[in-house]
Amino acid sequence: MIKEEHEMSTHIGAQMGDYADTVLLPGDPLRAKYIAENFLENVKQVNSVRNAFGYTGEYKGHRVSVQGSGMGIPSMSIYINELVKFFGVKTIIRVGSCGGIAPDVHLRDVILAQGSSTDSAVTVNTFGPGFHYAPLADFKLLDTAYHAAEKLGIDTKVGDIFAADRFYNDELDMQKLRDYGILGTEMESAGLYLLAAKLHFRALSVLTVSDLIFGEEKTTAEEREKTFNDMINISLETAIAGK
Ligand SMILES: O=P(O)(O)O[C@H]1O[C@H](CO)[C@@H](O)[C@H]1O
Ligand SMILES: O=c1cc[nH]c(=O)[nH]1
Repeated sequence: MIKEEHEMSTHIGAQMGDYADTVLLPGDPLRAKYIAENFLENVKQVNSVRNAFGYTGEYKGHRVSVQGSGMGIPSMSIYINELVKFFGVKTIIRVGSCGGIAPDVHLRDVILAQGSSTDSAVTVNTFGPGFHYAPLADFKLLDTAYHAAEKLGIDTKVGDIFAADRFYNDELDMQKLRDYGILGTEMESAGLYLLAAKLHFRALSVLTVSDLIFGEEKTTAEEREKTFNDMINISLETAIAGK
């Protein structure tokens, strides 16, 4: 599966071996920088193409990478394809922000996305009309993250989330998603889980609620970059579990 060495990765300017087996994948490249600078040791920057920062370092003595993926499934899919095909990445844990939808989801809660519904065309374009693929997290990763959070004393919500094709969409019936138990909304997880199935890597989305779809409360851009430490701790503990 890994590409020949002479074939260049288009959007990642790294060398073979620069990435660890496990990559944390925030949308925001500045969150990648924050994680590398505050949670990893012996850090090396491995990508700066398009300012989509990527780093590899150590967490508790184990190699872990973190890579910014940009916003939405199309941008994220570019980084995932290259991480898996050119750099042999085996596990991807998305660390993202999301809008809270369910009534019992509060600002700064952590959600483990067991599955991801979507209005993106990626699943239909993959399977053709009439078949609606259900993108799911890797169960072992989900189970590990759930128990890592418990051990850290962090409450998590586990369930279905909605990966939206558009951030700004006033045509969507969010109340219906709430009625059907969707926990929150972001813009990548369905594409991440679909690609995990296609390319045979393990995937999980760990999300922090940055705003409420049915409320006024929201975090600032700086908080979205820097204050999601619960999600980061859970994801790093999951990344090294069993190693
Ligand atoms: O905080 P990140 O990981 O970028 O995730 C969420 O934030 C962006 C929208 O503001 C989208 O990428 C959405 O999925
Ligand atoms: O995609 C996103 C991310 C955060 N909040 C939202 O409402 N949507």
